[in-house]
Amino acid sequence: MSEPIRVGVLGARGRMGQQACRAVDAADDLELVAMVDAGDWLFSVADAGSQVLVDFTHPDVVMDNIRFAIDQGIHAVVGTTGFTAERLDTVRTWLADAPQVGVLVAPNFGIGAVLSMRFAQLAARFYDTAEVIELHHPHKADAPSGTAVRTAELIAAARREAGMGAVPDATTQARDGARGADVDGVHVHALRVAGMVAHQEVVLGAEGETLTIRHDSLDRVSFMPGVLLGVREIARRPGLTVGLEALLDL
Ligand SMILES: NC(=O)C1=CN([C@@H]2O[C@H](COP(=O)(O)OP(=O)(O)OC[C@H]3O[C@@H](n4cnc5c(N)ncnc54)[C@H](O)[C@@H]3O)[C@@H](O)[C@H]2O)C=CC1
Ligand SMILES: O=C(O)C1=N[C@H](C(=O)O)C[C@H](O)C1
Repeated sequence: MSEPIRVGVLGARGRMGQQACRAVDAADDLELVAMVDAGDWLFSVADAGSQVLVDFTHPDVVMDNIRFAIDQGIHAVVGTTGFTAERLDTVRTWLADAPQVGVLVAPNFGIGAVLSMRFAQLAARFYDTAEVIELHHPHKADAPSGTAVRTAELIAAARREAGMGAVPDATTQARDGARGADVDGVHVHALRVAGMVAHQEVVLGAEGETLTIRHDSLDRVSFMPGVLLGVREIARRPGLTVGLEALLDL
């Protein structure tokens, strides 16, 4: 058997980081060599000889962490949200100077969530209207969720490719926020509900019918097969990969 892949986890004491540490530790082909959280010495990831860094931290710090990984020649599997087109371009620029390094940025590592985004993308051109509702635990820092933003962007792109115009909406009077956030012309609504983990509905509508695509992560273990797939694959994918779907051949 070949040597195990040496993995460092950033955000190791957080909700996702703890799960990621457990999952890496339990995998025979991976070795957990560094667990780093806020206030810890970041360079211990490099000192421990990490080949892949897993990041579940916070949108405010994730760019610094990616920069660090690239500078150290460590591949990165990033689940932290808050990515914009500008941020992704910045990562591409950094990677241009380290062509051997791979960075995977995935707003959602849940297989079902990735499939549901793909289903929404496929369905979008057949429906006049499409809105996204995401529901999460109340400790979540960002809204709308990274998954919801990506879903809305995929729907908007599919509508554009199909030559569809703006989503019809006759609302002229609304209280602030009543129609949610506008992401590329698609309305996205964020609920924060105690007891929930991570859930999303895409509601599409046409004359006489609606289609609802719903996914529920009931436990954070649901994200781990995707995280481990990313860890195992990233060294074979130099440059920036966005979305787990690229590794699932969807
Ligand atoms: N891509 C995916 O499938 C998923 C992504 N997420 C995203 O992952 C991120 C973290 O989510 P949670 O684990 O729920 O948050 P959390 O708040 O439970 O954990 C974040 C951890 O990062 C630590 N941290 C903050 N700054 C740090 C730094 N500079 N270096 C190292 N550690 C640092 C915090 O102390 C905390 O322990 C969020 O952006 C969330 O949206 C969450 C679930 C699934
Ligand atoms: O913070 C979370 O919990 C989650 N964050 C990701 C997101 O913002 O899309 C993925 C999943 O929804 C859980």
